[in-house]
Formats: sequence, structure tokens, C-alpha cells
Amino acid sequence: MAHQALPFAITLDILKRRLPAHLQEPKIGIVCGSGLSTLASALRDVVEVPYSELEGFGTSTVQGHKSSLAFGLLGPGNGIPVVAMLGRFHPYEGHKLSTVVYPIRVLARLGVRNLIITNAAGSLNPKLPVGTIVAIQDHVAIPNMAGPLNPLLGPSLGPEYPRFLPLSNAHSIKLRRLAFLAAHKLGLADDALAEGVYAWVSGPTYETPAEGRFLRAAGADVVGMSTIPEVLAAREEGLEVIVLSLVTNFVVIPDKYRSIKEEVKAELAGKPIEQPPQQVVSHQEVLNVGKQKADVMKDLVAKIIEMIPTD
Ligand SMILES: O=P(O)(O)O[C@H]1O[C@H](CO)[C@@H](O)[C@H]1O
Ligand code: HPA
Repeated sequence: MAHQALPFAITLDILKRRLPAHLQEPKIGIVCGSGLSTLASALRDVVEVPYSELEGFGTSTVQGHKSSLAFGLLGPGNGIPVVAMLGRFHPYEGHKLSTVVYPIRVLARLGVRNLIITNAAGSLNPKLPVGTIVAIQDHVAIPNMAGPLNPLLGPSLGPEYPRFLPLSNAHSIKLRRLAFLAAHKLGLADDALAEGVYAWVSGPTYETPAEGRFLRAAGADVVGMSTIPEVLAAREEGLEVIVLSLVTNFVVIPDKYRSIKEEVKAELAGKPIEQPPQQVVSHQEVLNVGKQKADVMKDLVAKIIEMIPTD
């Protein structure tokens, strides 16, 4: 889909007809990661619009991702209008990058100015155990660096869009400050919300131990297969962005490789070495942790939203 062909007018018109007036101009957006669609249960007056009704949207095919936009209100009083993406698109599903980021561009056109992106991620850092939420301070986009997988490739959307987007300020300090203040207000333990660097890989394979070691050496703390295309499009649209990664598993990086050569030699010498079980990651494990921690993530996201100044 070339930029010029993006059907914004049609999508926005459908939404306008589907939504009551008080939900038509959300100022804050949420992207729900794997197993985290229940974040939308913090909203009231909810209207869900399935992606299948929305021109330009794909369908999320990944277990743990719904395929709809949820519009609703959050917080005291009249509430703040919010839109949540229940389900995202990953390039590994076969979606074009322009489709992956299309919902973000639609959110921007609805009036969203602050975007809270969540995801499930594997930990590369022993100090970030399963269950930790990580406020992402920076990222390494391996597919951008290694090949043409940047969603901003191609003709510019218009003269108001910068051709060369700076990313040294990609992850909003303002929103990260609010996240830590929100965690404090909620009484979360100090280690419940940490800081770290996200590595974006294309997936859908999980990392080999050597790849995990490589990413760790490159300065990454967590790794996942999403989010960064959304961050880039959101920044190009001028949004403030915070990424919250839920650590759902450790990337398997043994201190040293098991030597099969030594094991066979020991076996032949009549002194078999005990063979440790081989560890592997599974999406089910990822979803289970998402389910266990969904409430903490929901409370944190809701508190951050309540603290974002309304203008
Ligand atoms: O990043 P989200 O969409 O939360 O999902 C993460 O979980 C899936 C792998 O288990 C991958 O899609 C990875 O990116
Ligand atoms: N690697 C990549 N993506 C992920 C992982 C992982 O270990 N866990 C959840 N998403």
C-alpha cells in the first residue's frame, strides 16, 4: 500500500458513524500486547469496532490478540476519552509495514496525542525477571539496521512529515516520569517497574542462544517482535510515546554450551554425565504470564492516563 493510497478518509468516516460524539476524539491511545487485551476492561461506556469493519485494517492472526478498536472513558468525572487497539499486526504475520502502522496513523488523525504501547517480551537481563514491567528507554531495531523493514520507507506522507526523523527522543521522558510516579501512587514494589532497552527482531522464531547473547552484547535488556514500527509511525505523526514491556520469559542463554562431545566421551568411559533438560520458550508461556500480570499492567496504564495533563 503506497502512502498516497492509504484510505484515511474512509476509515475515519466509518468510525464517525459508529461512535457516539463523546468518544469520537480520543486524546490517548493504548496498544495491547500479547495476552494484554484485558487492559481495555479499565474503560467504561465502551464501544468496540472490529477491525473487519475498518477499511485499511488487517486482521490479527496471533493467539492472545483480538482484532478490534475499543473506545471508552477512563478516570474520574466525565472521564478521558481513550482508544485501545485490542490486537496489533506483526510483520511476521505477512502484513505489510504500512498495514502494521496504519492503526497508529488513524489514531493520530482521531486526535490521539499520547500513546501507551504494551508488549510481551523476553528478558536478556538477569536483573529483569519474569513478571517485571519495563519502561523502555531506548531501542535497537535489528530489521531496520539489517534490511529494508522500516515503516517510514517510501514516499513521504506529506511536506509536513520530516524525511529524516530523529529518534534520540523517541521514548517520551514526560510519559516515563508519569509511569514511575504512577507506580509509586499504586504502591508497586520498586522492582515491579524497571527501565531498559528493547530489541526489535522480526520473529516469528524465538532467539537462538547465540542471538540472545548478541542482543545482550548490543545493549538490549528485552526482546520482542513488535512495537518499534508503531513507535516510528507514532513519532512521525508527532505523538508522545511510552513503551511498557512485560517480561514473560527469559531468553535461553546458557553460560556455556553443553558439550555433546564430552557427554559421549563420558558415556563411552562408563561415567555418563547427567543430561539437563533442554529449555525452550513457548507462546503459551508468554500468554500465561500476560494473563497473570494483566491487572498490574492495567492499573499502571490507567494511572498513567489519569496523570497525563489534559489540554
Ligand atoms: O509484542 P507482542 O505483540 O506483545 O507479542 C510478543 O509475543 C509473541 C511471541 O510470543 C510475539 O508476537 C512477540 O512480539
Ligand atoms: N523473544 C522474542 N519475542 C518475544 C519473546 C522472546 O523471548 N517473548 C515474548 N515475545
